[in-house]
Amino acid sequence: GVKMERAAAEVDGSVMEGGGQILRVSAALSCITGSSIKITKIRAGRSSPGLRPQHLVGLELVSALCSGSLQGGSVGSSEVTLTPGKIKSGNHTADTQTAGSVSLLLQVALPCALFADASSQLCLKGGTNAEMAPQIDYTVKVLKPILEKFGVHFDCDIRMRGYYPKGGGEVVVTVNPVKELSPVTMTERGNITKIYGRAFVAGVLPYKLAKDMSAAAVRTIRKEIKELYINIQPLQEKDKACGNGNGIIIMAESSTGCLFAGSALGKKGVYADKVGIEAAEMLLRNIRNNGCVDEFLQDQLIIFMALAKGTSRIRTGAVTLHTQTAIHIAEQLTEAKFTISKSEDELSSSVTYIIECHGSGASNTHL
Ligand SMILES: Nc1ncnc2c1ncn2[C@@H]1O[C@H](COP(=O)(O)OP(=O)(O)OP(=O)(O)O)[C@@H](O)[C@H]1O
Repeated sequence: GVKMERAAAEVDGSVMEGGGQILRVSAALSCITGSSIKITKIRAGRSSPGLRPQHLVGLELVSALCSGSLQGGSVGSSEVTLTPGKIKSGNHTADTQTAGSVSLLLQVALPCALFADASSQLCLKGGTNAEMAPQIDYTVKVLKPILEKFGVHFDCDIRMRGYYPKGGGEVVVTVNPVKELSPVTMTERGNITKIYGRAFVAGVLPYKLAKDMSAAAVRTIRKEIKELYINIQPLQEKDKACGNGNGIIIMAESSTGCLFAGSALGKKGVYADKVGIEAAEMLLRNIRNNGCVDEFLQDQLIIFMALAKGTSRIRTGAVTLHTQTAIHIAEQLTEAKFTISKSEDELSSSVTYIIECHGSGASNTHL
């Protein structure tokens, strides 16, 4: 007989932020909920609309992870349909072929692999420290410890670093499945107790750049935070790096276990000092806003809040458009309900927000 397919839920890829993140959140949720989705007007908000190679590779990875089928998946495409099947554990490989970010491949694949019947090894190739994406060090040092609060456990082996424009990086991520995710509360900022980081050069670039980025970042942070020892290690990447690159990431820890970061990458014609200052200012801005997460972690946690069983609460600074977009998609594709409330603290005259989520309580039927 003819199998009647339920009509795919339609996701408008042009809403709000209108970028690649809509694809990742909706594809991962389709995979986990087992419901087909059709994404239209892909990246209509961007100057080069449609699927870029790295987005396509991410969608293909998810489709492979869930034994699904992907229709309309070609570079430039403005519409795709994903029909998911059973989530498969084991080995999966994805290669952006460029400096397209491995962290963003993980962003779409990780939630899916959590709902497999056994552990997964994801071999992800591309840029490890790329623009407009989390540096892999962010994923390991900031995202990973916070995700552990949700019950998410993964291991990331950085085999090779890769930078713009060549890419060539490789990470192998081992993901353990979960029965369900726990809700998380992060509402107490506490005091900043530790600031540390790394400033790197790779390839033909001189070590002095690493030292200059580090020194400029330390000077910038010192102006505002005087009482802490700041250790930003200058590093020369040797064998485990492909091509030329330089950059910096600085992390801050609070007494209550919050983590924040500021980061930047070198570009042709930009002084190392400026790269260091940019990262330091990003970190300071995120510390000053008195939230429990930085401006990037905010949007990256939304899908986990939406899947968790129970109520999560996270204090943030200004809610980003990326976060609002992820919430919009999560509410469309799951039973999760989010509310954002403003909280004014008269003493510090700072305004923060609490993002509260009654999660959908996704349960792994394979465990
Ligand atoms: N400096 C940074 N540190 C940590 N995370 C970052 C940083 N910059 C960007 N991100 C994260 O990377 C993701 C970028 O998503 P976004 O949709 O903007 O990019 P994209 O997939 O490259 O698509 P598009 O090309 O359409 O913008 C977000 O989750 C954001 O939080």
